[in-house]
Amino acid sequence: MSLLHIDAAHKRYDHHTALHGVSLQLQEGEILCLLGPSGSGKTTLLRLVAGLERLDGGSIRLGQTLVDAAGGPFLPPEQRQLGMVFQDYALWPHLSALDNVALPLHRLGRVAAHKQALAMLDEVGLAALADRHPHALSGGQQQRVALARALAVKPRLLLCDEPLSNLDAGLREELRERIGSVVRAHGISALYITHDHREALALGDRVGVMHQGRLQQLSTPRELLRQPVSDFVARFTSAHGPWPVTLRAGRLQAPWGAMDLPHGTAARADGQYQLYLRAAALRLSEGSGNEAVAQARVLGCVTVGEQTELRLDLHGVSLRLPVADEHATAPGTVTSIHVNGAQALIYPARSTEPTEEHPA
Ligand SMILES: Nc1ncnc2c1ncn2[C@@H]1O[C@H](COP(=O)(O)OP(=O)(O)OP(=O)(O)O)[C@@H](O)[C@H]1O
Repeated sequence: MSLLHIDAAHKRYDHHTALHGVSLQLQEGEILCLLGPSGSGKTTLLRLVAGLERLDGGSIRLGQTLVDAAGGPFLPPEQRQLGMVFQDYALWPHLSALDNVALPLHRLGRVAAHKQALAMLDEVGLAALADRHPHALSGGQQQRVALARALAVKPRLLLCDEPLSNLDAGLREELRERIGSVVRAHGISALYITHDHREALALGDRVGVMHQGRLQQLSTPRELLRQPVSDFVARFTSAHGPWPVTLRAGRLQAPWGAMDLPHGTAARADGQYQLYLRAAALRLSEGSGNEAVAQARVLGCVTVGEQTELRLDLHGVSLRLPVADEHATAPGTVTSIHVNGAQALIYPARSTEPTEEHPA
């Protein structure tokens, strides 16, 4: 059943349109991540769901309740049964972690509120630090308190606005897993905003990609990786490219040679296209195979954590390719790369006009 139903949400600020008719539904128990670059309208959409902004067009329903419709009813934020977690934690500095979590539970009475708050802090792994004040907690610990506070009221829907972006990489991954497991354990639905596609793909049951106030794609992480609907979505989810290619009689002519069109590609007219490839479609050539072989120049070799990566120039596109340690190669070397054409992502050739995303 759909818990959140956004229909043609439209929002203007002065002369700027932040949302151009965004529609989506979020199911009970689903974690839906909204991904997009800065300014794409993610926070605006979340604030509309929260009731912190009003729609200029369209409608928002929570369950059966119409909570906002342009010129129609409006349910204030405190009546929407939502939990919220923001980037900046927003804890009360003069209260302990326990009191921060217990505050929204005050109707239960002090003893019961503290009992429930402590249980929630335990779930996020912070019961031992319940008496600490925010200034004596790390960023990650403060965010766990904020998560406990948001979940303590048993919201119908949890709204998260870039909750991990102030934390360093290792902690982000740990806390992202914690958020996922606690939210799923409670069967709570969540709308989770991020500009980090890895975070969205790892956490979301579905991921929506926003661009310039529009929802470009809403699909499972797997579909998003396999079939990005546009070159923007491909690029924003880290596909490499673009390479100019020509399609003629069902064969693609790439800078390194001819390739078959991937199976299942919709029929396309002969002409110019742009090609993108995920890292998984590329591997160092070991001398055999049916795939196209391209020559790449090694620009450098870096170690990222435990992984060795070659920085390559592949026909004008620089990219990083994870390799086994023994394939670490000196800059300037030319190396052969197998290109798995079955995973090629193809889009109409771009115009050369500058765009907002690619200024001249
Ligand atoms: N209160 C406001 N007044 C005027 N313009 C606004 C206001 N809030 C947002 N905007 C504009 O609306 C557009 C969408 O902003 P929004 O904050 O929703 O984007 P976002 O995708 O969440 O970006 P970020 O990741 O940087 O937070 C932007 O162009 C922004 O400048």
